[in-house]
Amino acid sequence: MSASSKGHPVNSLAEQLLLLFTSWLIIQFFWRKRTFKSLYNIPGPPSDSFWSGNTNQFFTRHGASFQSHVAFDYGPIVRLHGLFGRPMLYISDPKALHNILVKEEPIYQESSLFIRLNYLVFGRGLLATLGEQHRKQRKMLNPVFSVNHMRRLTPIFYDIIHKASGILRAGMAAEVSKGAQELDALHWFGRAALELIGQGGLGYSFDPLTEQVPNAYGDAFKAIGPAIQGLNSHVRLLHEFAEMGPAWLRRAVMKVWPSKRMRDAVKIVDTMDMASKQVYESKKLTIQAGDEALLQRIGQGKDIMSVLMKDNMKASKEDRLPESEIIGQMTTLMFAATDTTSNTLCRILQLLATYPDVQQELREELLTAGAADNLSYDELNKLPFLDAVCRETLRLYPTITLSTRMPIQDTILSVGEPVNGVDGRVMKEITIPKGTEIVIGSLGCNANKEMWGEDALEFKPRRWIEGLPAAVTNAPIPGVYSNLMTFLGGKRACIGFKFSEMEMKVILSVMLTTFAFEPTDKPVAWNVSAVWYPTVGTESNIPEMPIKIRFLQEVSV
Ligand code: HEM
Repeated sequence: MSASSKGHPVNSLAEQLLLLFTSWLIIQFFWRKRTFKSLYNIPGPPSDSFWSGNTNQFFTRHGASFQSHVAFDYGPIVRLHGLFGRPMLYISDPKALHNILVKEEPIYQESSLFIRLNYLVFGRGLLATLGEQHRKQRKMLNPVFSVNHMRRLTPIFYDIIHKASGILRAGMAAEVSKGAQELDALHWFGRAALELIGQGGLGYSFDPLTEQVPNAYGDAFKAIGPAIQGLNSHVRLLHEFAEMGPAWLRRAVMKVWPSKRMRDAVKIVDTMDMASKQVYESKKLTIQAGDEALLQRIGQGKDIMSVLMKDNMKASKEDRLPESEIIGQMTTLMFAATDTTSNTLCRILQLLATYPDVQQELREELLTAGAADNLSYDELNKLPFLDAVCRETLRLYPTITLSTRMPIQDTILSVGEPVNGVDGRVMKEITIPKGTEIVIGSLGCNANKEMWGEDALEFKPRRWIEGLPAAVTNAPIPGVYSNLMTFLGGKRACIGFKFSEMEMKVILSVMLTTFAFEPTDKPVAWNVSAVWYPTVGTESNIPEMPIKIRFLQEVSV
């Protein structure tokens, strides 16, 4: 039996643990108050809970409206409460974002949780490396994402999209008398996006797009996002041990981890890894057999990985990437390319169905340009309204809103628009303590009224044709893609944004010259996740996006 400082008996282990935990919390509370003192003067929403702060409002699946509230109601620098009241920042000020992602990028790094989790799931690809190793990988990969390479990939994209639209046409022809028919756009775009990155990225076919054929590799990529979602607390605990002991021991621990969800995730990761290795080995043999052999393969050796592997073989010793990192890139690319683009396409289709005048204007532009006969990459890129519809959707609905950075040292961040402190002080710079989690405010930067005008929150593709406000064009927005933060900016910006843009444009050009789209009565809800996804209603766990579709001949063009 032990005694507390006041002399009352503390008679059980549970009570002792509680005492210890309470003391730890009190120490943490005062330590945080002192360490993060500089951040408490920044305005932001009140904490929702002592334990979880605002995290259960912001990072939750149902966080869409809270994220908008944070993005638009407190100014461009917002203080949030993290776990146990630890302050976090949401930053959408363009100058501050430029400092974080470009000018002072070495200070503001991806969190170790992000890097370790990505390493465990995808291997040592771009999403799991930092500093020099990341720079070396980007240098090797940049050329295969160039415009020239995209031009070479465009015909492969058309083949795939025509196949997908062909099955839709055949399916609908059987029931054409019923008029507009409902289909799950996410299912179709998901299949198409996987096949596009499969053939264009890996030179590998997942899906013949004729009938539903099971493919464990493809299924693993579709399953990994939802599998990781919901493992947040396990992942935070595991990441503490991610580099402890030999790899075989960590693997053995994961296999007996007391959570079925976690064990399922491990199986999915194993499937992705094994299949990536197989694709890699077979590609290596083909490359060694010479160009003639490559020509016989899917994608005729034009796919990203074939080109990368050939370049890597020719590269100098310092620049060459080890095999494990090439395999890591394959898994990373497959993941990064699939849901991002298909979910954005669903958003575009939903908007086109909601705004029939925009849909019609886009269709007219496509038909006039001859899109029914496969426009080239350059021809597609010259269509102003197609471009405007894509940009406007990406502006209002960035599909990734949980990207964070963390300073590795105490630092001072200068901001464009001074921050009005809670105590009335005006701040032109903010002292940010080491380890402060910073959410990159893509939505806030893409759509705040001070920069974009009073109609900032309206879907108006024409704004891109009529000219953006000077407040936008003069702002130092660091986005890699046209004044937008959707693909981020700086050294870790999305490497695949041109691939994604082309994919969207090819799909829209084929779909809109064949079909017309209308909304359904079903309530489509958009859920926050690593990549936002649609469901029917807010409670369903099934990602889907019902939409009504009819043959174009039935509607007047
Ligand atoms: C609408 C579609 C897409 C959006 C909105 C998007 C957005 C993003 C964002 C925001 C990041 C930065 C993540 C972070 O650091 O927290 C990123 C990184 C990345 N994206 Fe995309 N992406 C899209 C499509 C694609 C496609 C099609 C590919 C590949 C073909 C791709 C490959 C990658 C890769 C490899 C990275 C990691 C880059 C690095 O760390 O150097 N993405 N993407």
